[in-house]
Amino acid sequence: MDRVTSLPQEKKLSTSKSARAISLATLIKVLEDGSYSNISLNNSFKNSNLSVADQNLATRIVYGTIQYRLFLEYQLKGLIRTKLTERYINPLLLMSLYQIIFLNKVPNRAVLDEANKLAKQFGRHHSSGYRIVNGILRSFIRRGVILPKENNKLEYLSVKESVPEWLVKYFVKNLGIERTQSILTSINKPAKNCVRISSLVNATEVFQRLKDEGYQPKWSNLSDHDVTLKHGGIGQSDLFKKGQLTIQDEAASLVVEAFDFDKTQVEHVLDACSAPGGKTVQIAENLADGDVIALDIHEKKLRLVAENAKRMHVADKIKTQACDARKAGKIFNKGEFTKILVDAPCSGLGLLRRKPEIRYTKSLQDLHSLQKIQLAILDSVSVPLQKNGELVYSTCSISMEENEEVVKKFLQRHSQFVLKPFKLSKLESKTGMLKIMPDQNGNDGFFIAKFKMRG
Ligand SMILES: C[S@@+](CC[C@H](N)C(=O)[O-])C[C@H]1O[C@@H](n2cnc3c(N)ncnc32)[C@H](O)[C@@H]1O
Repeated sequence: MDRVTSLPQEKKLSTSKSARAISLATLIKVLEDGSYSNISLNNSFKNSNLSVADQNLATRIVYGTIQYRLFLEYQLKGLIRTKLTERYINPLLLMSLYQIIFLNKVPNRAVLDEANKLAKQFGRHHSSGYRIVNGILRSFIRRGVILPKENNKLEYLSVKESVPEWLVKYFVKNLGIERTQSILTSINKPAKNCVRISSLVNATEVFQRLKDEGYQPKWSNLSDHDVTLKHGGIGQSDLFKKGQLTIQDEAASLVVEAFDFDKTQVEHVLDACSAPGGKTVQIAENLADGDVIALDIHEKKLRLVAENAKRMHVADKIKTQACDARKAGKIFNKGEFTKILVDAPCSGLGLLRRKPEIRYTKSLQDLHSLQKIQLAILDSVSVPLQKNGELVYSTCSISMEENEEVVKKFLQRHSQFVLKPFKLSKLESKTGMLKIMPDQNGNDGFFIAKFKMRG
């Protein structure tokens, strides 16, 4: 292994103590109990009175530690000489290492002091855990960052970019080493703050308001309706609450653009996997006359679709229905829908930047099992689509198994369907398939395929 001298560093930080206690409590839940980071963190915030600056710090520490978990665990190599019996120790070591390595505004002394206090707070009565933590962190500071030898490319990239080796190998096999490097570097950069402006409002006026309110908006390179913002917090704004815009990644908002809505006809659309409703709402905005039936297998999640529909002023066009989309062929009549969207359940490999734990929770086997579900949904929804109707299939994954292979197998099984080229507001696909990679424009990775049923 090699010692490393410089790594990317973060700027501007608060030094709150309670922010760190909340970070540790959340990381114990996520790393030791397998809870979701966003849910655990939001619950911790609800039960605290942290300032916005401290919430930002806790968020940075929790997400950063999870994102770099594999890299940080590697840093502990050779430093642990005793069995760590208390469950808080590993998360505390990882979050302290994250701060030492990536948060250069926080002096090492402060990280050590805080770790000491947290060890006493979270450790058992009379435990000597704080000495173990202190010793390991001091040894790390003396030794510095290490990485595997560069000649073992897969292991080197896996540790450096903190992505499991199977996934690095998978990307290298499918995309080559250079593209893999580019993707891995890009997914460790912060995700963009993107919003889609409703088609029912004046986009220029909304853009001006975003400017006036200090969001420093920029029009998207991918879509006419999307804007990237300099910072977050738009969810608390009046523009959001009043349904003038919604939070949606640029790549995600391209999916609905792939449909050719007929403003002269009544459209009856099925959104087969709809929650939380980002695309359902977007479809409804495009209907001059007609409705959307929004399905989801999880009844509870349909409440989010209904809330989104109400906020975005399209509730009158949307009906929700709890249903497994694999049964759509039996529930709905043959030829009932003019358009169908399958925004399928997927591995989320296109969201590695935005969702830090995805990289550690998915496996190669998942790509194959998800493919079966995706094909079963497509098979079933092919029944209620009318002749000449459009079927759009999308995922937020960049794997071949969930995308190109699904398209190929679907076409082999359904000779009445063909791929249809499509034009979006700023892009086009001549083949009927479009893959947006996460390193292209700093957006989420997405796949879109458009089929037409022959007349
Ligand atoms: C990628 S998300 C959809 C995102 C949504 N289209 C949007 O734009 O907000 C996939 C959704 O499919 C749902 N789902 C998973 N399996 C399903 C099935 N067999 N039938 C219907 N919905 C399913 C999940 O609960 C999840 O809400």
